[in-house]
Amino acid sequence: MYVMIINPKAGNYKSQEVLESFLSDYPQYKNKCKTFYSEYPGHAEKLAQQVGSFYHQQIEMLFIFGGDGTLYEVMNGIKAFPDIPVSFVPTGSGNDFARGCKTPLDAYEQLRASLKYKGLKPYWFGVYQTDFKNPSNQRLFSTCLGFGFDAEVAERANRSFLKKWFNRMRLKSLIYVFGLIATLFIYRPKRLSLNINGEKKEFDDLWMLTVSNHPYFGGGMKIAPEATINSDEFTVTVVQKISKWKLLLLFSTVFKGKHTKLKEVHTFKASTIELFSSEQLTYQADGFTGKCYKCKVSKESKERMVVRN
Ligand SMILES: Nc1ncnc2c1ncn2[C@@H]1O[C@H](COP(=O)(O)OP(=O)(O)OP(=O)(O)O)[C@@H](O)[C@H]1O
Repeated sequence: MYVMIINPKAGNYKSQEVLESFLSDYPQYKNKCKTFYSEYPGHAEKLAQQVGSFYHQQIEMLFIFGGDGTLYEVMNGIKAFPDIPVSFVPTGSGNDFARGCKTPLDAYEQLRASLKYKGLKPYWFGVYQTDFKNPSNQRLFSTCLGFGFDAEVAERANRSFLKKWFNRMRLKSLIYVFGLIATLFIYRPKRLSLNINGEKKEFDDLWMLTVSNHPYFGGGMKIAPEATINSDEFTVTVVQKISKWKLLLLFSTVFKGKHTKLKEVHTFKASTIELFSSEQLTYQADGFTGKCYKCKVSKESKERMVVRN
């Protein structure tokens, strides 16, 4: 059985069109597919939890129609079911997971190729925990976990009253430009203590720190150009002691991954990271934002099978 969890509103309402056109071209799949539609933010996670509990032994492949936000919700919904194979059908606006996995950015093509060739390979999701006392508070992330500037940009963009308007005008990326400029004026650099693979390090005048599972974040920005999909190491990118104008330059070079040449940008590999801050810190996981004072990050111990190259 193929299960499809579909965000009908992702990427300007593309999901339904893709599914209908696929099933009309390949009607032999109609009876093998069970479809579930998310109705509000957070619903895809609940649907995935229910689907996992009822059907996990019968699922040949779980198709996730949406963007990175929908993927984040569904993966957290099936956290307890690592054996469910997953295909991400990129109908969102950013679709960084598809870029990182080098799968088609064309949703129809990804759906067709996944059903025809399967192409399942292991993928190691990241796990983060902001409340150390409560292990059930662990969450998965697929692409990137970011602290500081990028997280504040995402938070400002997500809660802006202009978001709906920009989305309606199909100008979603402009809301992030708005968030970036507003944050540039307001942001105060942070001081963080890190425990990296057991070794302590202090970072001051910190603008952002990202923990990457593959090169992309924020809709095609190559924040960690050297990151590879692997079982035990993240690529960590730190931006420190940088002027506001140079930070703008960074955001214009990051699409090609050239920002790592700037002296204010450092990268390193790490398998476990613990992060502490004396002031409340904004973070973003695959675009979802939250607040914390500390965070533990590691790779999920068991790999999951996903369609990727
Ligand atoms: N029926 C719905 N109505 C409104 N929002 C929804 C619905 N279903 C899911 N959502 C929310 O839509 C948001 C955006 O989805 P998603 O991130 O998948 O698409 P996107 O923003 O177009 O793509 P990307 O994240 O790749 O840029 C998610 O936060 C999700 O919670």
